[in-house]
Amino acid sequence: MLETKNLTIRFGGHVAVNAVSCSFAPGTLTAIVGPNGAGKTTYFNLISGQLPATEGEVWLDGEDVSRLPAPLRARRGLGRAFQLTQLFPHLTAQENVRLAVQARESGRHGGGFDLARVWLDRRAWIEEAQSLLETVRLLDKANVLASTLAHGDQRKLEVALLIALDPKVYMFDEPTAGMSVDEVPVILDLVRQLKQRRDCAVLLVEHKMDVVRELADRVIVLHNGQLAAQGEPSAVMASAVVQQAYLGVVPQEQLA
Ligand SMILES: Nc1ncnc2c1ncn2[C@@H]1O[C@H](COP(=O)(O)OP(=O)(O)OP(=O)(O)O)[C@@H](O)[C@H]1O
Repeated sequence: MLETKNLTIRFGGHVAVNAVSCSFAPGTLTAIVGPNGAGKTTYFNLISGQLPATEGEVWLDGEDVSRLPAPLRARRGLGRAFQLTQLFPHLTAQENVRLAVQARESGRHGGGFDLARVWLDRRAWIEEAQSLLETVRLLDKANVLASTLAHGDQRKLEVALLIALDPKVYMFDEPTAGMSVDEVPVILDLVRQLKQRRDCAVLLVEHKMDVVRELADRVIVLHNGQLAAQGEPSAVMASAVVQQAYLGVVPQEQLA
């Protein structure tokens, strides 16, 4: 269970995320929506530790992780989809995924370096990496350098890396942005599969409302950094606050 309590960040006089308290249960996919500049990505950055909160807390499975740097939060199970800058551009797609598998296993075995174990486990890591590349439809690009993959393929690789780390919380920030129409279903299928699992929570920042309607169990709306609404997708989308704040529709009573 992930929970933010009163989570806040100020940039000078601007409050980008303002006292957001929210919890995210395993087995639930929560979509985070809101207009441009509402604070969605900043909220993600505060949860994953990329930005330090001015006030408030982030709790994961009963532990206050607010003061932990991003890598330690990742190790606790907060899985943020990688940015390209976090991939190894001069390694192949398979080598990148293999390193993520290896990092996960090393974390599980206490992080020590055991040469015999590395040798023995190497084949299994490669097989798992190949299988993950197949899952994200990248097997035919296994030996291509990450830096030379097309944009859509790089995003698939990011998802493969995230799955390899087996986090408790999956955080996707517009996972299909910039993808071609035929690539989008692959990523959405993967998100759909994760949603089926009962042991992880999925957080999805998404602008495409049809995707939100189809995938989300719950929607939270950020507006000017504040939690403006939350609840079941159809109810939240129909609410006046969302129609006005997000979709730009002025409610009927205000038109009268
Ligand atoms: N490092 C920073 N320094 C100063 N202001 C920032 C910083 N990061 C974000 N902001 C500001 O915080 C506000 C929220 O930005 P954020 O990117 O979180 O919005 P968003 O909801 O993700 O928008 P979009 O949908 O366009 O991606 C914006 O006004 C932005 O300019």
